[in-house]
Amino acid sequence: MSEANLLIWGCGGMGREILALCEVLGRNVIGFLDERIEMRGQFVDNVPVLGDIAHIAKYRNEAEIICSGVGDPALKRKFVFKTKEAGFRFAPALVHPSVNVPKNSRLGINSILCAGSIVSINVQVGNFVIVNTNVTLAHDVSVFDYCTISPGVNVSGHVTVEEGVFIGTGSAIREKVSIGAWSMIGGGSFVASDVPPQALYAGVPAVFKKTRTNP
Ligand SMILES: CC(=O)SCCNC(=O)CCNC(=O)[C@H](O)C(C)(C)COP(=O)(O)OP(=O)(O)OC[C@H]1O[C@@H](n2cnc3c(N)ncnc32)[C@H](O)[C@@H]1OP(=O)(O)O
Repeated sequence: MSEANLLIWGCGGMGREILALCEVLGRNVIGFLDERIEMRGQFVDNVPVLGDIAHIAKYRNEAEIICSGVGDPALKRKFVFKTKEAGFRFAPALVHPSVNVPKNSRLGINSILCAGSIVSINVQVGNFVIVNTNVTLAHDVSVFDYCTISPGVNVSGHVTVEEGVFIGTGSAIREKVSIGAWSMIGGGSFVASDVPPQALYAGVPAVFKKTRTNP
């Protein structure tokens, strides 16, 4: 049986990178989804922007949806709710051919592993997670749903990244540290100790900068 056609939420940088990944994987993308009225009917990288979820009802039985086409974890979650409510199927994980996922590591639905990333042993990645280019996930790391890990991040052994965390480009996380749900780590940071939920930490070493509002 041939694989389902795909639709991608978000036609910005991340959505377009996922489109390129789909091309590498030989998956057919029939359109982008975008809530912005002005985007409907436009073409991005030669792929049509079909509009919001209400505009694509005819594809319900034919297509699977990728909600990870945006980096913002809260926006991803919003797209997941809309997709579920409309009765669409989610696409499985998409893994660049350069990435090896060991047998005892797990990758949830709709998660994206971009080129050059390294997944070590006993790594658990939830659903709707973006692992961008050249990220290292060391042994025994857990990454929960909706997280976004930006390019060049190094996550050390036994680290836990709770739901909805965003880690900025080039950051490094010390072993055994836990990052609380819906927190954000600024780019280029070194996280040396636990981060509470809903906090912005940044710097070397990363320190508390401010509280983040409820997602
Ligand atoms: C393929 C791709 O393009 S993927 C894109 C990946 N994107 C990224 O990695 C971007 C990461 N973004 C950042 O690091 C940004 O600086 C953000 C999101 C953390 C800024 O968040 P904002 O809410 O706008 O915070 P704001 O700019 O007000 O900064 C708050 C404080 O944190 C500090 N801060 C912000 N970012 C950083 C950082 N990366 N390192 C150190 N300190 C930082 C600011 O100096 C400020 O400090 P102060 O209060 O002591 O003066």
